[in-house]
Amino acid sequence: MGQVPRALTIAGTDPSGGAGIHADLKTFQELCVYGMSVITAVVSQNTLGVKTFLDMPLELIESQMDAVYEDIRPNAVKTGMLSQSDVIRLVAQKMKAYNVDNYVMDPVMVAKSGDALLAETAKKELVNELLPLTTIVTPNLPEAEEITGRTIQNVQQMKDAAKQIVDEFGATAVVVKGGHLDDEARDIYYDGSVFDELVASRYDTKHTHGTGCTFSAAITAELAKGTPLRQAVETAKTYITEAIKHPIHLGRGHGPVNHWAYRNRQEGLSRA
Ligand SMILES: Nc1ncnc2c1ncn2[C@@H]1O[C@H](COP(=O)(O)OP(=O)(O)OP(=O)(O)O)[C@@H](O)[C@H]1O
Ligand SMILES: Cc1ncc(COP(=O)(O)O)c(N)n1
Repeated sequence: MGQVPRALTIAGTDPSGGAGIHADLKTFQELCVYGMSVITAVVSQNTLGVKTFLDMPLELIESQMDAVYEDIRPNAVKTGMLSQSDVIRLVAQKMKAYNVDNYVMDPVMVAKSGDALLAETAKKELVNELLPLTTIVTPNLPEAEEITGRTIQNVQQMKDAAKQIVDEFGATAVVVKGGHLDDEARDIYYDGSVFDELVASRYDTKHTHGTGCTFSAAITAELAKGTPLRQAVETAKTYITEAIKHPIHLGRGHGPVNHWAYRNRQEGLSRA
């Protein structure tokens, strides 16, 4: 067997297993990629919301990144919850020092429950320090509005925001996710030359905790395997659509998605 593809997630935790690091590692595993993690914050949360969280000391975040890079170099990296400005600056500095490529940014700002996971003052750092380093960034509509300062209510406005994020702010590519528009689950992909629409049925379900984490982790896993970017995004869309379509009905609030669903479909199995 050749070298196993490896992916790293830099993000916060979710003890209930639906979002953050936990969603990312489950996704990596299901897509046959060896998963590693750097924890930025320990978050006490479940399907009902966030109770509290504690940011990891900067030295510990730095030491975790060094521990990974000194030993097992990942083929692709994603960031999720980065919490505050000095974490963003540190991660940007380490990304440059380790010459990271295949970087997927999920610009996590607010949890589905409405709880803030990024300090208000840190939003400009995310755009200035990290966005130019990304291979692809995956904002949902409120995040794309924050990044661009635009109101986004339709597909044309999603395209305008996507263009600004790449052409002005320096991301290599973007997917503006339309999970918050209410007709279809329509996302806009733009890579500086080509616009594309990723369209799926929109399922009427409350089991959408960690959808953004899972989608960006699936792109990261595919990039780690060497899949071309456009195709990686396509696979990630299929993965998240299947994971939403076949809910596992856990939790009393916004339940987690089903990480078995994608492979069940590939293999014609029924694990859940
Ligand atoms: N109800 C749904 N049915 C089908 N697809 C959906 C649904 N909700 C979201 N999606 C898709 O899931 C992916 C993630 O989108 P979403 O906008 O929910 O991300 P997000 O808000 O960042 O998620 P989160 O904050 O929960 O991590 C997108 O491809 C989106 O189109
Ligand atoms: C650690 C962490 N990262 C990201 C999310 C966003 O996911 P959601 O919007 O589904 O709550 C979360 N809840 N927790």
